[in-house]
Amino acid sequence: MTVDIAGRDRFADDLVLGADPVLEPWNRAGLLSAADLHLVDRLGRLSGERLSDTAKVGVALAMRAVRRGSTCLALDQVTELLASTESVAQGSVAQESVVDVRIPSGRELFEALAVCPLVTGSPAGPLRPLVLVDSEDGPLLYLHKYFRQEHIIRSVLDERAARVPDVDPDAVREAVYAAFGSPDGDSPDGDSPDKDAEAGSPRVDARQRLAGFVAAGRWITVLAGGPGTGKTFTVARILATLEHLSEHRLRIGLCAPTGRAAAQLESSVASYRRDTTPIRAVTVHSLLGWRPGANPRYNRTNTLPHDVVVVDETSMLSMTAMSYVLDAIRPDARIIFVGDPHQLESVDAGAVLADLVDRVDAGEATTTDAGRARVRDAIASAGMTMADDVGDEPDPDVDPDSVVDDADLARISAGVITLRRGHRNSPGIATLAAAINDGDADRVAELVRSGLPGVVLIDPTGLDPVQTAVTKWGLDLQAAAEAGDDVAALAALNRHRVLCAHREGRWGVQGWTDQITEWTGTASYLPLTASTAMSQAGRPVLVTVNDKETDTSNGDCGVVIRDVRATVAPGDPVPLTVAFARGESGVHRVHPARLSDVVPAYAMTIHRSQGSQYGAVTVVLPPIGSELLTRELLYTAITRAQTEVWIVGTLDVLTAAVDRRVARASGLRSRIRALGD
Ligand SMILES: Nc1ncnc2c1ncn2[C@@H]1O[C@H](COP(=O)(O)OP(=O)(O)OP(=O)(O)O)[C@@H](O)[C@H]1O
Repeated sequence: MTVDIAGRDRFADDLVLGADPVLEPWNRAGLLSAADLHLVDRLGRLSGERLSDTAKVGVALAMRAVRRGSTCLALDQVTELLASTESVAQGSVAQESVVDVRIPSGRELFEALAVCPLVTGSPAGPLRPLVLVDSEDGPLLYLHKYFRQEHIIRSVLDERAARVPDVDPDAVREAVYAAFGSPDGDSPDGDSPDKDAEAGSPRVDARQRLAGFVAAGRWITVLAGGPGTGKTFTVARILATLEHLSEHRLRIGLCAPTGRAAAQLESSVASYRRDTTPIRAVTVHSLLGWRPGANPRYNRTNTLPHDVVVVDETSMLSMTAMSYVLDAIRPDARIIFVGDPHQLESVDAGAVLADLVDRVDAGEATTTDAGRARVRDAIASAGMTMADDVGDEPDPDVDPDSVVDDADLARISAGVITLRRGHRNSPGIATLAAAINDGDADRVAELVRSGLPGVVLIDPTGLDPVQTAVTKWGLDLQAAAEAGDDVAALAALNRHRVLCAHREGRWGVQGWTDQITEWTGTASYLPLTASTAMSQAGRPVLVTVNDKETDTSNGDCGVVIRDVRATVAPGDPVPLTVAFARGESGVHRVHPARLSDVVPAYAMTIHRSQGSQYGAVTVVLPPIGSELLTRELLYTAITRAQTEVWIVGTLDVLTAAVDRRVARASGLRSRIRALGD
């Protein structure tokens, strides 16, 4: 493979001086980092044995795979993996600006690694830091730590799927109907449907009710769905169902990977619950007693006390966190994983939510005939219909969302239930999101060209419409903030957001932040930074750490406003405060001096925006060739918008994003077999 290194800094931090001659060209080509080379060197020394050249490449590539989010290296896919992520030189390029690296075939890698002392152990000691296994995707090479974590996940999932909670089906039906209402229209807790409608409470979808049956009948449930499909609304009712079934007061643990997601989960569950007893939600780290650099306090031998644990935003969970969660929950406690498997995955290694769903589709999840029969009963009790029982002609009386086909039945039987009906995004955005998830680039292009309501593609050379919308947003924010109207300022804050793939550069967060301050005429001679943002009313800010003192979490967005309630001496300026939204209509104010870790938030990265939604969103796509340009990034970005999305990019960039999936290798999706055992 020939790699174009013309644009690469010859003095980049990542270049290793005196590198191993086998790996040196890989490092110079930017395919392997200093960390990858360092690991090979260290492991080689520890084993006390000589590693073959091909084994060295394999070990370094395994490290690289983990750095890029995979949990293992798929040996048969190395060439595709490297070609899809790096700038491979095309056509004629000046000789000195290219590096040639020879990529060993999957077979060569396998043969070299199968006899590598780091895999087999060596006379110098039992050290076996790498594991080589066979799978349906070909041989996989793991760093031992990730192999162990995947093993924990696989064994806990299989063990929990092999047995079911001892619950009486009639009691379950009664509990589900009490929490979700029955299909014939009785509302929860026996209220009449009219009374429920009057109270403004949404009518439950049959699929949401089915989730109640599934969660009551299994130890692990995965509740999947796009934004606004009612996942949290359903979780609150699942908890009510389980409370109804339980003879004692349930100990419920609510958690999410980030502080902000946990705070949002707590407030949404509280607003949906009829029981007024609050349930606290905490971060996954805090639930597990897991401090940086140490093992979690709760684990297999010291399990969590909870009877039910709900993990929200599971797509953001790393494999390490997932293995710790599964290890720490009592075998007789229920676990409910909630999230959107199509969203961007964790910043660390693993894409566990997507894997949990994919392993069912790959026939890897354990289901039994009895389990399927029970699910068929639940489907009928929830008011849904099997596809076999519906004729070929569409029946206007049958809601298509309440029809279960064989693939859906397999997933539900394995405890994976997907809510499909969006209750928040505009239909245009939902249609586009579905086409993106299907990977149908032609349809995406056709939808965007046809002027889908709420979706506008803006060429980066003609930003006028975006400028108008964004400027209005910035000025509305400023007016409300100057007037000291916190409620209006917070409402304005969520009306728009600019989301970028990259942090730096003209088309990144920094470039757009500068652009917006210029458009709104609020740019000063100082660039907009954390500290200058805090000294100007109307600036949106994003908190970047969890801080108990100020009761703010990493990811919280607030707005700097005039504190018109403060007492000031005549002639003195009205001081500033930062307002944060809390729950449906609450406001939390913090003095700017108490917030040390914040950044300006007119624009933010798409990664950061996960779990949030805004009225309108401007999505700035990265150029073709950017490693970040993927289907998951595009889906995550556009579904942050409730009513309007402006996509800044060309049709070519848009379709390139749809065509490229995040490639994360993992052994969770297919059965694996250890070699040599
Ligand atoms: N069956 C339903 N009919 C009508 N509205 C519903 C229904 N279920 C939920 N909703 C409403 O849809 C909105 C979104 O619900 P919810 O917050 O539970 O979604 P979610 O999937 O958890 O969203 P996200 O995770 O993206 O925040 C809420 O206003 C909720 O009241």
